Amino acid sequence: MDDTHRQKLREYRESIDNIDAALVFLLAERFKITKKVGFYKKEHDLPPADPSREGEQIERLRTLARSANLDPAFSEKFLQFIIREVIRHHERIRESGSLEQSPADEYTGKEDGS
Ligand SMILES: C=C(O[C@@H]1C=C(C(=O)O)C=C[C@H]1O)C(=O)O
Repeated sequence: MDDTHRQKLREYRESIDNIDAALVFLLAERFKITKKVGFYKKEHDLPPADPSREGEQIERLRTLARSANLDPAFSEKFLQFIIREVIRHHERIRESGSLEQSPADEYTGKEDGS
C-alpha cells in the first residue's frame, strides 16, 4: 500500500477508533444500569425478560434508525443481541444473587455453573 492510501486510512481509522471507544463507554453505562434492574427484579420477584418492553424498544429504535439512515433491521439485531446478554445477566442474578462467575466456571468457560 502506498503512503497516500496509508495516510488517508489512518485519518479515517482515527475517527473509527474514537467511535468504538465511545461505544464501549456507552455499553458499559448501559450494563451498569441494567445490572441494577436485575437486582431490583430479583428483590421483587419479577421475571428477567419483559417482551412487551422489548417490543416497544425495537419499534422505537427502528424508527430512529430510519431517520438516521441506518438499516432498521441491523439496529433491531444489534439491540436484540444486547438484550439477550442483559437477560442472561438477570437470570444469573436471579439464580445466584450475583453476576460473578465462580473461579471454576471461569476455568471451564461454562457460564451456567453446570
Ligand atoms: C432491562 C430490562 O430487562 C430486560 C432487558 C431489556 C434491555 O436490555 O433493554 C429490556 C427488557 C427486559 O427484557 C428491563 O426490564 O427494563
